[in-house]
Amino acid sequence: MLKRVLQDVLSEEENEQLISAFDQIGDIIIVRIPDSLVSKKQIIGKTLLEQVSTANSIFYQSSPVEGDYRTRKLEVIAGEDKTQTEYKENGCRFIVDVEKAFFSPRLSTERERIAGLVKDGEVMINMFGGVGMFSLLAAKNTSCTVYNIDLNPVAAQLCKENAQINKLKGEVISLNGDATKVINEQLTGKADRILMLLPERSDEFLDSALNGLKNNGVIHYYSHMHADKKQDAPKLSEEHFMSVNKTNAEIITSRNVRPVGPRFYQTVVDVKISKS
Ligand SMILES: C[S@@+](CC[C@H](N)C(=O)[O-])C[C@H]1O[C@@H](n2cnc3c(N)ncnc32)[C@H](O)[C@@H]1O
Repeated sequence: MLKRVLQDVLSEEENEQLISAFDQIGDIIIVRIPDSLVSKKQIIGKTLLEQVSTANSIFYQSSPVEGDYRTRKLEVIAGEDKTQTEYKENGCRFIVDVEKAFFSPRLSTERERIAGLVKDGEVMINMFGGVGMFSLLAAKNTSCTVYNIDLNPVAAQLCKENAQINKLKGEVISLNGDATKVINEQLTGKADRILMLLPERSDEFLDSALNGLKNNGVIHYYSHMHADKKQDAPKLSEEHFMSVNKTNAEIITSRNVRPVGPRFYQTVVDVKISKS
């Protein structure tokens, strides 16, 4: 849709280069612009602002998602220079700050899948929970308890606020700190289910996840996998999990979550761990 808006100011070839380069989050649009088109960023911004009635701010993403907090640098190219907005998904409202805390609208299918798996009475630890997207959606209609841990104080504060502004059947408890430390100090052996959505570093945190898990609990183990064929990535991620796992693990399922580069996929393996 946003591509069509730009057809009067960019050539067809230039417009092609912007494929999947847009995200609209509330009233903010973020555009990733290839080097060849950076000189046109102002006109791209101005056109998007004029043509998209629901947008108040247009940002150019000037860095990849990076650092411990998985955030990105943004430069305003049109409209208001504010990075906080409200985003709605599946009946929940989220205050997000698109520059100061990780947020991706592209994980909504995975969020819905996880919310559908959580059962009444469950305890879930969301080790890298960000502003609470997965946690709140899981607790929206299920009377579970979710510990949403994040190292980034801005993400933890927004999660706390998000838990307050939504009517939830369950409970979301926001904890600011390193996941390993928080689990060791407060949550050892507490969880029926653990989410590990820091795909670049899952191997490093697997022991901490196991420490937080009850016997027969489930881990959702996210990875980034290279694969020539998309359909091979889930199987490769299962093999990868089994190569780092030292426990009695039963793989329940695996799937592609989203593409993250050419022949590069974010995957998830759901695995049940027996501690006996
Ligand atoms: C890829 S983001 C996922 C956020 C969230 N699950 C979501 O989908 O919106 C990873 C998050 O892990 C947090 N993080 C990084 N290192 C961490 C650590 N050692 N302990 C806890 N959180 C950490 C980052 O601040 C970031 O918010």
